[in-house]
Amino acid sequence: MHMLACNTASKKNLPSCIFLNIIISITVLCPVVMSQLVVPDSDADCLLKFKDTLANGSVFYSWEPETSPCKGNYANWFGVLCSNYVWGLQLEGMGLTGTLDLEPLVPMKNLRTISVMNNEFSGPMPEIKKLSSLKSLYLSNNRFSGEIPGDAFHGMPHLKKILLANNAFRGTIPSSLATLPMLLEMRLNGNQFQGQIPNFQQEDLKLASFENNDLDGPIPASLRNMDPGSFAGNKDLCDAPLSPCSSPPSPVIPVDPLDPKSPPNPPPNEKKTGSFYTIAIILIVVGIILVIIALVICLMQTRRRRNHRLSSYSSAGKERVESYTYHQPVNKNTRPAESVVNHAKRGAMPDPAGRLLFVREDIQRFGLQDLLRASAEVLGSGTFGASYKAAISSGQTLVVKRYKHMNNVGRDEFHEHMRRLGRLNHLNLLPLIAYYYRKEEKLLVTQFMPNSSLASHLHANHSVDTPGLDWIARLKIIKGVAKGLSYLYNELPTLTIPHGHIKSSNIVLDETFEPLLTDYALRPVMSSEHAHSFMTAYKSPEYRPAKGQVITKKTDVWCFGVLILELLTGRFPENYLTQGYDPNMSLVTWVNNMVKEKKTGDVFDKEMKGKKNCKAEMISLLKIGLRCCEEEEERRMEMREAVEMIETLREGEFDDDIGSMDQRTSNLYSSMLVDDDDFGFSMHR
Ligand SMILES: Nc1ncnc2c1ncn2[C@@H]1O[C@H](COP(=O)(O)OP(=O)(O)OP(=O)(O)O)[C@@H](O)[C@H]1O
Repeated sequence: MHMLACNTASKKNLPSCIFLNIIISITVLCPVVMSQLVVPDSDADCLLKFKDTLANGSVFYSWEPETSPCKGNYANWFGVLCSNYVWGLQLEGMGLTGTLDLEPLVPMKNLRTISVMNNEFSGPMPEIKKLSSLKSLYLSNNRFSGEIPGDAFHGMPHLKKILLANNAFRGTIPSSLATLPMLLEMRLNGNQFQGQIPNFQQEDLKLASFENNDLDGPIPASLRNMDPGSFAGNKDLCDAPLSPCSSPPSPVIPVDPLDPKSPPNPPPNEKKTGSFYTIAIILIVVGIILVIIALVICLMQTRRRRNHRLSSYSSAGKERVESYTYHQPVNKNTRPAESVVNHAKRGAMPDPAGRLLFVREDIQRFGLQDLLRASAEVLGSGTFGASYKAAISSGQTLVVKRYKHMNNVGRDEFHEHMRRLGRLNHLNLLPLIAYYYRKEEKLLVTQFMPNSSLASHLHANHSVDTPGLDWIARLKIIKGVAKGLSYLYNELPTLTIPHGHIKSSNIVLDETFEPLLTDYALRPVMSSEHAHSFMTAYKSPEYRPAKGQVITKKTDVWCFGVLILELLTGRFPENYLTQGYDPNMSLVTWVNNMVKEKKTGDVFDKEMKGKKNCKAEMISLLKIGLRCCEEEEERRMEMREAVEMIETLREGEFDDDIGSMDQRTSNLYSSMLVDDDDFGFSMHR
């Protein structure tokens, strides 16, 4: 119509006519074109849609449309993992219920990890294969149920870790798992998977757990080097690493990941007639256990009623002190010489009306009042705040640490993180017992460890009564620390830095000199500025401005390496004190220089007794320490590798021949820094 208008226009008006036509065309066509263009959803849009699908998504109150999920590398929304963009979701232990629908997250092409462990999700396994960039998926400890389609993991080239443990999945193990090209770790334990294990083809598969399912048939050859415990508690699994199958095994059927309808493995075997007696025995045992449980519950209720009466008499109904099962009344006439409060600035006195929140069941309860009244001794004043030893009237000796800079997250998220820490359970982690929350300060309560810290043993003056740690004790300590770290790395895989504050004063020793890690996994709740200034992780080479000030899982490895060197040399690492990494002050530089100058023997702590016949193991540990302290992260060891190598160190007496050690371990120790020759002992003593 407009062109027609132009056709009739004079030649003089032609340019303005063309211009007019362009404008008109844009006006007419734009809405049509725009309506067909699909603008991709932003991370925030996707997450908000995802929140809407959750039955109790309202708990994510920080997820607000007018804010953004990330502030640079830090999360602005709770549970979001950021690196300028959202790369992960860590929604663990939040009491989330209902079904899990991951469809809204499909447009998030940078999403690498999703963890919803320790929730109450139910219903079928969420559809995940459209999330093709995913590297790890953690669904353990929920109530997911039903069969997983054979092709559930098809087309996921990057998936490395998949944790489905302790749900109620049944049917056969999905065949597409067996063909994931990058799979490193898979946990299927604690479900009701049936039938045969498919033929896993991944050569790099490091950890696979199948225990406590209903699996049967021969274990595929590709899994025969796995720990036998990984297959325990199944109906009828056989062949290596378990005992051989009695009858010739039916062949493991090859997998067809593209066929969702026909799972590759045959249905489970029919129940054997001979199992009648087994069932009868199980029923009797279950009956006995039920009777015992009922008796214990009765006993506990009686004691609770009695103690409740006692506690209400003692509190005189004035102060709100939590009533505790085993609370013993405090003698109010005895005024303790010093108390936790007296030691602290009075203005910062905890609100006695507040409550101590316990995160463990297996601990005798006490109240904040008990702590406030207890005679207390200052253990030290660290970078986070002061620690007090408090002996309460029930006989328990506790450590209360005051933290003033723990405001990285809001109240709910803080509580959730504390509960997560409370669930950790390992011989080499000092368990968090309880905590107290106030916006301005937090108290964390742990048990007192009688043998003080590794730092005090390495650096305090020694006497005849308290000689320096000998080699065997140091080896035991570093092995325990390694185990504790390995556990933290397994249990908190989504934390950027699972420990974050590894140093010798954060390793305390029990009566048998078993080490226990303290101050772990606090980075998520620690105020960023304070963390940057004071946590050891932030003093590593990669946190130099020139290196981009990044923190990664390998940063913990660096700190662990420094700890190993500190333990072997007895020298205090200046980096614990100075802010940022200063190579000139660094213990790492000193050790490296000594090794280069072929003075390796002079590196080891002169106060360390029991070195005789242990040189080979000491040198091996020194090498591990140096490889954990490689400046370049790419060359630095993985935590898992360091832990595995430390486990191979022997505690007994050995052959003193360094050459034989080098042969034995040459495949393990391929340090780029030093030749084995450089480790020739030059101790002249
Ligand atoms: N549960 C515990 N049992 C025995 N000693 C402890 C316990 N917790 C802490 N300590 C010791 O108390 C002292 C003070 O500890 P605190 O954690 O306050 O400071 P730090 O470890 O020196 O520094 P930071 O605050 O940076 O962690 C340290 O020597 C520490 O080893």
